[in-house]
Amino acid sequence: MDSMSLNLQEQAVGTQVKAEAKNLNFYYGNFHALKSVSLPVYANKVTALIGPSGCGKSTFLRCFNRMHDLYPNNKYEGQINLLPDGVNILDNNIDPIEVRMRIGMVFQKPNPFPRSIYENVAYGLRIRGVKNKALIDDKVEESLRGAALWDEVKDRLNNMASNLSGGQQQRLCIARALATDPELLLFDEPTSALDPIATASIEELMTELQSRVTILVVTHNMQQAARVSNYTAYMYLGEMIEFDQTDNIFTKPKKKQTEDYITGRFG
Ligand SMILES: Nc1ncnc2c1ncn2[C@@H]1O[C@H](COP(=O)(O)OP(=O)(O)OP(=O)(O)O)[C@@H](O)[C@H]1O
Repeated sequence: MDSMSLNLQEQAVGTQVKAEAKNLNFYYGNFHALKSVSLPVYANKVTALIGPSGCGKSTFLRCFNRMHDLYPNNKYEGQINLLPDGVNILDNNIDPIEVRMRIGMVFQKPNPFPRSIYENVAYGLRIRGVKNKALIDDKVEESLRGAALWDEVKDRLNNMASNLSGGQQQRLCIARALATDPELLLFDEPTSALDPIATASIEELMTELQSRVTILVVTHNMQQAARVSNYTAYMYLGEMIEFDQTDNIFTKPKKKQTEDYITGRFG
């Protein structure tokens, strides 16, 4: 057994795994973008994916909500198991829409729908067929509170979402994702379009959200990974090079490749 799998096993003791990628390969047509990637995602923790541009971070993240299904030449092999039920979300029998209710995604650029603040948050519930207005009202409030946005918008829920600032729009997208009670939240460089103050509020929110949801975040920013994550995975050329507790990755990485990257000697 290599040192990485041993390390993963040691850490798994006493820590619940929410999801696990097992020997995941992914192809864009003939291009082999992910090469036998395995990774545990620990429950109620933040796991950061880091690595140089083009190493496959976003490709990997997008496998978790079956976003690649939208293009016919894309192909997955291997498994992403959601625990504790152990369902492989890449299985052909699994409905990608249901996967997206259980695994929410927040993108680099805030992308609210051209609708009201209220309707943005209610969207997933309506797709699920929820009709009870009182129940939707409660869930909208709970989700906006969860995304630290309620106080700023409670008096203008019917205003268009596009009137909010960039940072508020990103928190609205987080509220929209929270409304269906996801088990896992995926963040793809969630602060790269935001100013430092809005960035700080999203980072703080990620830390707060840990108590209710598991988070997997792609970031270009190593300081951000060090600030917000409990675990960090370093990827390079479609492979998982090293995974460990964030402190270990940044202070005593086991692989020279990781060390070169985090110390800025890479490339
Ligand atoms: N739709 C696509 N079709 C073909 N190749 C793609 C497609 N999207 C990404 N790739 C390739 O897959 C590899 C991984 O890309 P990906 O966007 O996952 O990397 P990344 O680590 O997220 O990069 P960045 O940090 O620059 O966003 C790259 O070589 C990229 O060119």
